[in-house]
Amino acid sequence: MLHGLVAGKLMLGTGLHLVTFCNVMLTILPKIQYPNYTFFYMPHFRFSLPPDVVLKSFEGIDLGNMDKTNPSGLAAYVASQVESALSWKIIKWLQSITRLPILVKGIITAEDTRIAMECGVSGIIVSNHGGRQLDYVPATISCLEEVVRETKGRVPVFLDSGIRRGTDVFKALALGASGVFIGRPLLYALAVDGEAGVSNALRMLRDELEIAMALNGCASLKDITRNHVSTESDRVLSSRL
Ligand SMILES: Cc1cc2nc3c(=O)[nH]c(=O)nc-3n(C[C@H](O)[C@H](O)[C@H](O)COP(=O)(O)O)c2cc1C
Repeated sequence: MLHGLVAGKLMLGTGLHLVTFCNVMLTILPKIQYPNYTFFYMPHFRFSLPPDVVLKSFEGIDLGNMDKTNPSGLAAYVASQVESALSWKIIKWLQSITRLPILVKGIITAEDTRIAMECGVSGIIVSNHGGRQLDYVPATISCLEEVVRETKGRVPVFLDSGIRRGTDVFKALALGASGVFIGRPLLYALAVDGEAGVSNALRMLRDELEIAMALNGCASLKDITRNHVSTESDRVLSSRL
């Protein structure tokens, strides 16, 4: 899955989604630094699509026993790919086979944050997988602070799902994210204009973030603080005073 990660620097790269369990995705993200960009990439796995995969459709993709006569066949197929028997133990196993940093994706509560840190993860991605897995999951921006608070700064916390503008990036950074990932906007940009479309989308996000920073009096990312945003819980708390 192509990800753009925006934090101080614009970041673009691919993360390898290893396995999904309990709505949590394990992602390994090696990274290399360039002057203005940080790319996350997968040199060891050399991931590429099989040549016969036709991106415009599912033609060429082996969907196993998917019932093509059932309009919900794809949803059923995807559900069947989620391994419900997996548990947190898989992190220990992964750590035994790689020295690459392991991040868990799909964390939205303090409780799961605590368990993830006990398992020794290198970072956390607050995500609801773009709201595509389970209806009624909360917006990740509303879960971010709980997770950040629980980490006590010991591991970086990233956020994805619903980042659409530079102001969304600004809000996430203000609430303690080390960076954000971007999914569909970059896929759409890729579909519209290929590499140039993705560059353009990232440039727009960067410009919007810089404008939001300027209008908030922030000369650098370090100047973005919790005081720059007001949340629903702030309003509830202040109404009780
Ligand atoms: C076509 C597509 C396939 C995806 N597949 C997975 C997946 O297999 N596992 C997962 O954890 N997230 C998956 N995601 C979610 C993304 O990794 C990411 O969390 C999400 O797209 C971020 O939200 P956004 O699209 O609103 O930026 C998928 C997203 C899309 C659009």
